[in-house]
Amino acid sequence: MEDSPGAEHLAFMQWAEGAGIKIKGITPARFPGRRLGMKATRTIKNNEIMLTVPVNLMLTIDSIPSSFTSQFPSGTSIHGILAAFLTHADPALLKDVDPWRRVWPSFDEFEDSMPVLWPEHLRVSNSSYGASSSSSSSSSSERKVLLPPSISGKWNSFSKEPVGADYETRYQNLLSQQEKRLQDAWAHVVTVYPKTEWKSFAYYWCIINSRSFYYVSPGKDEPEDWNDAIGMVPFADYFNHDDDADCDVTFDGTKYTFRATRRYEKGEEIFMSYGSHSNDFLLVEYGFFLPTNPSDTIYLDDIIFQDLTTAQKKELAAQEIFGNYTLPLPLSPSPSKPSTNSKSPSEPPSPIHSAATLKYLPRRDWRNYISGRSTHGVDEKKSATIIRGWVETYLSECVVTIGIIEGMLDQKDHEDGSGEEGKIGSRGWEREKLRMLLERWGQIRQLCEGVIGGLE
Ligand SMILES: C[S@@+](CC[C@H](N)C(=O)[O-])C[C@H]1O[C@@H](n2cnc3c(N)ncnc32)[C@H](O)[C@@H]1O
Repeated sequence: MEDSPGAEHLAFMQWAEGAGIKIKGITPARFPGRRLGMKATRTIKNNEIMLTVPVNLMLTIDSIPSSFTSQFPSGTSIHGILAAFLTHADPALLKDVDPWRRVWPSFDEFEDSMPVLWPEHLRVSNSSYGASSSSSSSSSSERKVLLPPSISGKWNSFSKEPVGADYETRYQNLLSQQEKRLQDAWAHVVTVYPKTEWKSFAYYWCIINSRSFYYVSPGKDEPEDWNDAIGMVPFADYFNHDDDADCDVTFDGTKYTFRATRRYEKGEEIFMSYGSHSNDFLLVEYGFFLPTNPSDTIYLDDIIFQDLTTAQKKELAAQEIFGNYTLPLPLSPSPSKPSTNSKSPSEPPSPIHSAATLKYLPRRDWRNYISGRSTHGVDEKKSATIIRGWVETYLSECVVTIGIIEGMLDQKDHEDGSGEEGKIGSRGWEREKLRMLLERWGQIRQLCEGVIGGLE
């Protein structure tokens, strides 16, 4: 078979069907740039169920023996325990999932794609675990940042001021958040298994990070950390991500079901959605980003914070609109529909419009505005000018960083010597990563320019 996924994948599919997974009209197949994915083997009708996976085949915190889970100190993440299980469990137990494990990507594939495993100079960030931590040499502060600010938490064109208020965000400082999760899990696991090999643990941690589904133990509340609402679903982890995938995914407590929400022709790739994620989030969590992504956005938090007084930041925090300032798309002040007339009070403005109007409205008017009671004093032109200024700051960062990356690429082109091309860490590999980062920065520039054009 010309596009056969390979013997280990066919063996796993057989194992899956034998174990009770129902596979209808789909098969794993190779797709350039995405490794494996799910392909229609025939026409699939709208509404047809393509896959069901019973819960008893899932790898979750409930499916591993309590004699194993109970060894870990309280505070160990579920993610960490699952990774420890795959690293250390009795081989007899793991034998059950051997056909599944054989189809997973290799450590090299993670090292290639996941920024958390890249060489230090490519992953400069504000992580206290990484190369740019305060414990490392002073040169770290001069290091150029190549990853986008949502990922790195750093900027080349200005230095960040301390925020000056409690600030929690799921979508900023992505790399340092991820490193913290990985390092905390590691620290807990080595208290039980001191001889754990870092590479094996990090490998399984990445496997779980990139292949898990949403799962909360029956009868339990959602975990405090949403990253711990996870479980591995065999075979379903072949689905690649698209933002608006035509595949409905449900879990009813006994099985995961995947249903087509349009007709597919034979040979088409079937995607599912991992969630409405920005490209920066996808790059950190999954090691790829999409060429076209309706959920892509950037965050202006760092820029806005340095443009506000401490009192203004406190006011925003008190109103619970502190941070997560995504680009104003659509350009209207209200998050879902434009507020066309000031007589009929409308929905509250988007967070970014709330921050912009705070800069010029008297406090009382501003509070009325953000609660949707009145638009008295709101001057759309003034707001647009403020927001445009913020986006222009982001655009300057794009120009600076694109220049840095192009300079590095130029230098690489002039360095002589060859060999080891493509090998992780080699010049060829690094060139490929720099080009990939350049592509991401190009997307960010387009996002900024689109908004600036729309605000003119
Ligand atoms: C759940 S797995 C999907 C199956 C995976 N492609 C494989 O070969 O095993 C998630 C991983 O697939 C890759 N992936 C998913 N969606 C992708 C996409 N749209 N483009 C490129 N890679 C994608 C990423 O490496 C991601 O970490």
